[in-house]
Amino acid sequence: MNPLYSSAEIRAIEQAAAAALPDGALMQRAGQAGANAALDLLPFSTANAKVLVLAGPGNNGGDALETAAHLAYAGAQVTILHFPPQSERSAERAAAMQRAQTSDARFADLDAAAIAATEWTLVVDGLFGIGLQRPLAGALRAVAETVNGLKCSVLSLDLPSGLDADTGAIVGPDGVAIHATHTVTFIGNKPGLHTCDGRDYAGLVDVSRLDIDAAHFAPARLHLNDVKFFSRHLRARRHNTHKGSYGNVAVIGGAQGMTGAPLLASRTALNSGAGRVYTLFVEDALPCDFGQPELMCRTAAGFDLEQATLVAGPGLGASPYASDMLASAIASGSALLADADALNLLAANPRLQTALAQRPGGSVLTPHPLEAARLLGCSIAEVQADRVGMARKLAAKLNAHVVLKGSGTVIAAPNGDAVINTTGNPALATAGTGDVLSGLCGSLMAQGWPMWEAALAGVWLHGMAADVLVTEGAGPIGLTAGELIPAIRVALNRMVQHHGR
Ligand SMILES: NC(=O)C1=CN([C@@H]2O[C@H](COP(=O)(O)OP(=O)(O)OC[C@H]3O[C@@H](n4cnc5c(N)ncnc54)[C@H](O)[C@@H]3O)[C@@H](O)[C@H]2O)[C@@H](O)CC1
Ligand SMILES: [K+]
Repeated sequence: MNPLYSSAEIRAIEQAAAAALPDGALMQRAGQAGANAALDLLPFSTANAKVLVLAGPGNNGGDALETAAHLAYAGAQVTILHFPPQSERSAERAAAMQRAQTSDARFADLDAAAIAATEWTLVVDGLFGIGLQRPLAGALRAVAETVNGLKCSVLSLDLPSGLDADTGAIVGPDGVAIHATHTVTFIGNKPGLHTCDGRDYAGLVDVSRLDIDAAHFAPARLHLNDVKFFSRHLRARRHNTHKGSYGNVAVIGGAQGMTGAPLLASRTALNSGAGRVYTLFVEDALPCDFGQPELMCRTAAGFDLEQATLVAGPGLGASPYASDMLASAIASGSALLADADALNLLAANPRLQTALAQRPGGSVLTPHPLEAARLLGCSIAEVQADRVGMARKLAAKLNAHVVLKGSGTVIAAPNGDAVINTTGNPALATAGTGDVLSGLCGSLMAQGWPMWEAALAGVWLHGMAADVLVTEGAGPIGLTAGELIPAIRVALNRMVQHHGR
């Protein structure tokens, strides 16, 4: 189910597979897969296609040379810009070079201006794959920047050159990466294509396993999110039920000037199926949410925290009373999700962290990178440089299911299992969308979903709602968090219709 492999795991699979195959078989298969992916992007009359193939100094360059030879045999006008290895390379790369040299592909020493002056149909990027060790510099950087200015399709082999396969960060400092429209990745899918800068740079990702025997693939601890991971909790509703059957949610927040945040979370919880929703205010309570009068607005003081799933944090503020409320929520026996200001209060108070980590049932945390950085005592840049690793670290540290938000949201469990989400788009980069996510996950938990599945389904639905709204033209520019709520309701009901029992 959508496994993702680190580059170390890919190399181990490759070594085991290569041992049982003739020399160069995997590079030849990669070249064939690269050519097939390229042909899909070329017009039917291949002879009119001008293809620029960038071949780097390592085995990724070998894949590119194989691809170039296939495309030339298929009749395309192929130009190869070759960056020769600094030292002796593998026999398979030498064989790929020979095949390219004996094909009709033309080797040319093009500079940036010459590349920009030609109208290419397609660029094939085989500069670097999983062996990239430092930022692109000099002529390589100039080529990447020029290619990024072209209008044509760009197919990256294995991964966009310049990107870290494990983290999705552009290798820096001050690095550049090829901005691909398509990526065909070899042996197994890679986390770096799906989080951090990966989603922007990889384009459409296709996986070619190079016909490697399934026995060589060890079980993965990291996957792409998939409805299959949580679909068994999508249950059709029974007639003979009532509001008590679908759980209570209490959102704890609403300091002065921040009443919108708990209302967004509460409205989402209600519209995604929770039976009763309480909005608890740490300062003066609103008499009612006139836009959603079904919500029960109360002051937090005196509320019995044992009677609801708790969503603590939206607009909670940083007062000592807010901190006391969070401590009570942590001490309660109720399921707990902590977001926003609750995460900042936690970051500032090691005792609260210890209490959270000792909760018998654990908890769910939904930090954005800055909140995660505060909790981990590091910088945002350090979080973004290894989103999966940092989400896992935080999950282990606080014994919590961590939802690290951002492009390619990472969901990590305390045991190290992790998932990267595939839905969502930049429309979500606006105020209040985090409150909507926390209310949604809390609502699913109140309806009996385990925390892990509630987090997976929550981020999936939240992103899907944004994707649908953008398709309809309501974003990405100017979408508001509140608009997500009815779209989430539709997406959830559709999923229950398709998958529910
Ligand atoms: N090992 C495998 O699993 C397989 C690898 N294949 C391809 O081979 C790739 C990995 O090959 P390599 O390990 O040779 O790695 P790469 O081809 O990614 O590049 C490594 C080479 O580039 C140099 N280098 C790294 N960063 C540089 C920079 N910024 N500027 C200049 N030179 C730099 C290194 O010194 C080394 O010579 C994969 O991504 C894939 O495309 C495929 O042929 C199929 C099998
Ligand atoms: K590449």
